[in-house]
Amino acid sequence: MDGSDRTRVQIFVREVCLSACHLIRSARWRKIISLSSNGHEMAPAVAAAAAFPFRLFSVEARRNSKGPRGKRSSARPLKSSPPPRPPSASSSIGGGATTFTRLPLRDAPASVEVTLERFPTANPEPKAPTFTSRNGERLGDDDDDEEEEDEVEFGLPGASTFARLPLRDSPDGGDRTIGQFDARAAIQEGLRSRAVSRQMVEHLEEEEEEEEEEEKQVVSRLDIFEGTKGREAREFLPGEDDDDDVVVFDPDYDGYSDDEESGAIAIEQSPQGDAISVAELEEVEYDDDEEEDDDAEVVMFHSDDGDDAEVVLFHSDNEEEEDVFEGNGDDYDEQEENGEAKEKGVPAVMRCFDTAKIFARAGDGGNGVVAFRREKYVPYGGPSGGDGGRGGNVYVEVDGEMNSLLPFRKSVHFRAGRGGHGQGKQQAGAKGDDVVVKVPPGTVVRSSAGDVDLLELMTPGQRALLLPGGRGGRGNAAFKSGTNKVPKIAEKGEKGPEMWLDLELKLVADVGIVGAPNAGKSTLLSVISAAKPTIANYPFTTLLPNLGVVSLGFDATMVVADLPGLLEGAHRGYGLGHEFLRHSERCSVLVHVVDGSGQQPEYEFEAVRLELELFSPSLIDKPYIVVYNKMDLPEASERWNKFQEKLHAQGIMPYCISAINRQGTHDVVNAAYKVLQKEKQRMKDDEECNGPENLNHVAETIKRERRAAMNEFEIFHDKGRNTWNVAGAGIERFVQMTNWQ
Ligand SMILES: Nc1nc2c(ncn2[C@@H]2O[C@H](COP(=O)(O)OP(=O)(O)OP(=O)(O)O)[C@@H](O)[C@H]2O)c(=O)[nH]1
Ligand SMILES: [Mg+2]
Repeated sequence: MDGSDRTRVQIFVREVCLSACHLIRSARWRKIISLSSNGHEMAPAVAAAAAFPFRLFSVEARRNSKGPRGKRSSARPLKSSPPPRPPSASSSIGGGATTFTRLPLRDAPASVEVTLERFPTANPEPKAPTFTSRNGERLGDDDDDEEEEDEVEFGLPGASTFARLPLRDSPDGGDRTIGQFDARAAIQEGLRSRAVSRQMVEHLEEEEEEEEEEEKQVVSRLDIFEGTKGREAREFLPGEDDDDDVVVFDPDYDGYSDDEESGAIAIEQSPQGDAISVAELEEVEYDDDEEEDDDAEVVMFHSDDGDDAEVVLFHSDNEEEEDVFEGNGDDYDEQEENGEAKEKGVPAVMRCFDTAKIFARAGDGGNGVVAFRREKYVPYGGPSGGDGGRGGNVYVEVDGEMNSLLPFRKSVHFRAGRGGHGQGKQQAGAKGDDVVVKVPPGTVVRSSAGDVDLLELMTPGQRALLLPGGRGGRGNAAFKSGTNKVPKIAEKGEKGPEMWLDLELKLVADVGIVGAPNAGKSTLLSVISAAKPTIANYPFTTLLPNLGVVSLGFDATMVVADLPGLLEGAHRGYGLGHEFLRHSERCSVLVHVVDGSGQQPEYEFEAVRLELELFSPSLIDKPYIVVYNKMDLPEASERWNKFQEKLHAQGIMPYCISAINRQGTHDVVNAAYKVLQKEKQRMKDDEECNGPENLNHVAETIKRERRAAMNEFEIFHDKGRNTWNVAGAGIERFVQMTNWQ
């Protein structure tokens, strides 16, 4: 292989993302060559990205107005290469962060500048560029390819590099290859390089197979360099010394050389003349599961003038990373809307998918049409335009098999189909397809806009019509009248209503055990049911509610939930309380566990009651029993009398138990069960009085609004713009459905 071609790398613009991913994933430049040449689809494969201490932190895409390739960047000397992004922009990304770039394919730019940068090191100032071979000779003058291939060290910590990538469909067409790290990389042009690249690919494909076998390697340093056999990475095992391989950069060297090594030099230098690519690695994982990692976030920026487009994909490895791009970003990350942002930083164990945000939209009605009957021997056949079909409805249905709102992380938008348009011969359009949003039992549906509770769906099979589809527009046949026998008007379909909805899953348990942290709630649940919650002598052992089934007899069972401990201020989000207080709303009966060994058990009890009340006044109205725990401890039994007296004064009969010894727990279970039965009976009576719950009330409200009379409107004057506004549901609907053309 000709040494002069060793610097040429094929990167198709469309595959920049993929290349970047592999660049970082594999820690071997050469992989880029092979993958992009193979024309793989772009994939945000970012596995093991953090292991590699280089990052591709931005792609700036600019339309190339210059056109022909004659003056393209690849022929430019290094010094005239575009300047790197200011360090300030990149330094905000913490170590371990990896950024990827995805180019917008539709408005693909004509050229792309890729910035590669090393992770911030202890010495962020770029060092004086140095670049020589290990023998002290300038690399460009060195004729011994074989030697260098093994020994040349590319760069210094803190250096950065650039690459200019031409557009695949750029006017200059032909050569899609580009020097990867600098303009000069592509000094040698033409078919020869492509042939070389192809060879490299073949060569590397072989090597890749070998590589797959090694799962994980620990190296202390990774040097990446070019050689006649393609790009190579040399790993230095911990302790391995390579001092004799120091390469010093000669700043006077201009890079224009017919020498075989010129390409290699170009690669090794950034526009500032910095050398690159000594990678300090703690641990490099070679993970070939490229499709697996989807954790990257995509942020897109499009400037108004359309000349600059910047699209950046973040690897979300590092929580501290910040936006480092400028741009007029209109797009935003939808996941953030879906509560994702909230969960950042929450330990995985606490991520229970019990809230979600979704968008629902009923289908628009189909348009009515203007048509006239035309038939032989039937002159003046009359209007025959059919009505549009009704838009699809949005239903919410309880699916007993679901137990979390996890599916709504992936699917956020629920749009019913639009009604078909009417047709001639008085044919009405088809109805739009309905959409059914399936939710687990215990889901509360709320409108995001007004934070209004819309629905509470408890039992499997319940189905509520949430958003009714828009009415189909009437065709001209419907407008026929004695005075207008040839109506040439038809209505447009009515727009389907839409709204953002907050879904919240509340635990469905009969009895909820509440109390301060470490009171012994989990212990109580563990002794009265078969549940095995974690019990430990520190606060907030329980992070997620635990459920247990307590059976008192053949068909007498109740579901008991052990909730995370409540702190003062829980209603404002202190401790874990806020996250889980809502679960206690779903319980019919509460069991307050009070830690008898605490300093002031009665104060503790009051504090928990107060938190419940502050969170939701409905909680305080629930029937409850009070359980004084840890009676086996002397300090608890000492305080019991005082506690009991205080509660008696309030008309409360507390129970004392020693959960750990199973003393008194049976009484507690019986008492809770009795209270529960009473409560259930009361709820049943309520339901009988009020009749079954009407679940379609949301849709009915919307329909009622739609029926608003046309003449119910308000007129007000906007002084600023000197306009008169007419506002009213009926008239707005009329305007929307009228075909003004
Ligand atoms: N001596 C004694 N210790 C008990 C009793 N009940 C619970 N404990 C101890 O109290 C500590 C806390 O118990 P947990 O059941 O984890 O308390 P919790 O209320 O669930 O605590 P969080 O989940 O952190 O809110 C554990 O070390 C238990 O062994 C009891 O009746 N007597
Ligand atoms: Mg617990």
